[in-house]
Amino acid sequence: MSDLKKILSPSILSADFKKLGEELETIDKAGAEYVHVDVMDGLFVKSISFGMPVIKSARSATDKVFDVHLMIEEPIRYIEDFVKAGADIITVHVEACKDVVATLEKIKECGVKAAITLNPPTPVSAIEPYLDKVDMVLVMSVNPGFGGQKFIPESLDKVKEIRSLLDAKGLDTDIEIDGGVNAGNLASVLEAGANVIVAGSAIFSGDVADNVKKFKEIMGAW
Ligand SMILES: O=C(CO)[C@H](O)[C@H](O)COP(=O)(O)O
Ligand SMILES: [Co+2]
Repeated sequence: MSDLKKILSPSILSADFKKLGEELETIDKAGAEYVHVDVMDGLFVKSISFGMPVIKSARSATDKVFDVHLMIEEPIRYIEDFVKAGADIITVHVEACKDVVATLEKIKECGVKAAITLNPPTPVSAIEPYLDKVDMVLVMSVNPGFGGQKFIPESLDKVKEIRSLLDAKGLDTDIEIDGGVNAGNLASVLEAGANVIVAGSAIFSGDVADNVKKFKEIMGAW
């Protein structure tokens, strides 16, 4: 298991938006290191979620790292806007970029971390050319577009494959996993080599602080 820092990134897609500020303070105080922000455009994925205004107002509630997951067509068009709104990491889908290198370079030019992600049907070979250009790789363990879906177990093989590719290249790049992660499958995700954990419905249901602490406890054992 890589000795990379284990990081929890709760996805606010499943938060109670009537009290988003409170929810952010809760996950902040309970020890989450990142806030995962799922931006959906209704084109690349069926759903439309939220954009810059929500990020701007959420930014005032916490200074945790904003881990922005762009599920949008041709994201290069909006990188500057999301950086201005408060993004610290911007993840783009390899399937959504006409020019992946130009998009990743644009993110880095704007002074924030760049990450690439791939959908469950997309092979690892699709992102291999970009591994040395990113600060993080996000492995989708659900088909993007909705929170609360079931974890796709084959994603673990993808995490292992990417981790060994990174090791072979001497890169200690973070691997983030996103979709259907819960306290029950978390250990298998960590064992496969993911070190940044996105969880939405498993965190923002029931007692949020307790859920964060439970995840942190399991992550602390790795
Ligand atoms: O990118 C996403 C969906 O496209 C979400 O980040 C992901 O689904 C997290 O929510 P959950 O933990 O409930 O699956
Ligand atoms: Co996401």
